[in-house]
Amino acid sequence: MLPTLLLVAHGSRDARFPATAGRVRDAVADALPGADVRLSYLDLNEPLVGDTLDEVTGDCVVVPLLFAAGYHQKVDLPAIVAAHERPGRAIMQADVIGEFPLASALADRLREAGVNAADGRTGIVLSAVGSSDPSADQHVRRRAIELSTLLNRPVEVVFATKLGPREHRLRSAIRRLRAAGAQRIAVSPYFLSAGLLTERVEAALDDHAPGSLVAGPLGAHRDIVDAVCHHYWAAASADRPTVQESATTVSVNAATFVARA
Ligand SMILES: C[C@@]1(CC(=O)O)c2cc3[nH]c(cc4nc(cc5[nH]c(cc(n2)[C@H]1CCC(=O)O)[C@@](C)(CC(=O)O)[C@@H]5CCC(=O)O)C(CC(=O)O)=C4CCC(=O)O)c(CCC(=O)O)c3CC(=O)O
Ligand SMILES: [Co+2]
Repeated sequence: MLPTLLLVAHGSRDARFPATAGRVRDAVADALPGADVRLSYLDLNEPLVGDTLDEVTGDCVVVPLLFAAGYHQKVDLPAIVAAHERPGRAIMQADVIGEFPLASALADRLREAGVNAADGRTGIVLSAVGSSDPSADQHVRRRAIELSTLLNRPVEVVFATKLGPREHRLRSAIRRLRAAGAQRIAVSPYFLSAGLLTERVEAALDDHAPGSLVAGPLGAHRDIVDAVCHHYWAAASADRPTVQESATTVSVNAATFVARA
């Protein structure tokens, strides 16, 4: 028996968030026939992670639909997982999906919004949530460097929870891009879904750089699905060696997955 795959998304008061997370779940379930794929939330939507862990009886791999290992991945989720450990079953918390290469998925979303590779006149702002954990913000800055390398143009980072007074961080990002020759600004949201925080960045952009392009969030991009599958197999195959039969199944499938990827 394959372990249950429990996706954990952040949650939002914005209805687009659970709708998007649901599409990700469906795409993952299509990619993993034979696995029980479920979706839960840390907050603000239902079911909550803890309630789903109460329902799941067998082994379970928890895959966080988060990009950076910040507070939620390091503190919040491990505490919930620990509170649900029972003798005879394993709950494995996988890496965040941001540990998988996602710069080209961001570039795809920009292309869909009308930014083409040859157009060097568009300056890119990578927007992300922002964390109290400096290593999470550092992760976002590394992603921006990858995107900048891929698109061969400068990429500035802004954090939605840290725009500053009168959004001065967004304004200085725009100023730097213009100084480097940008005639138009495009935002690349390093977000799973549209939500209150993407909205906040867009509202600020309307004030400070009207007419800018905004790419779609990553949502059910193929690379997000691949990231989930990859982390699921990695966590499942690091499982206890006592589950001999399922370990074999898992490694066969992992090989298949690698061959396909
Ligand atoms: C709007 C709001 C909720 C509301 O008030 O309704 C909201 C919404 C969302 N957060 C999301 C994700 C994350 N949020 C954090 C962290 C924090 N989030 C916080 C607040 C708020 N977050 C409210 C705004 C209050 C304000 O103005 O500041 C902080 C300040 C305090 C707190 O959470 O209490 C704390 C920062 C400091 C700290 O780290 O402590 C991390 C980072 C981490 O885990 O470390 C991630 C994972 C990022 C990743 O994936 O890496 C997503 C999903 C985004 C997506 O689509 O991907 C949404 C959905 C949406 O935007 O609607
Ligand atoms: Co938050």
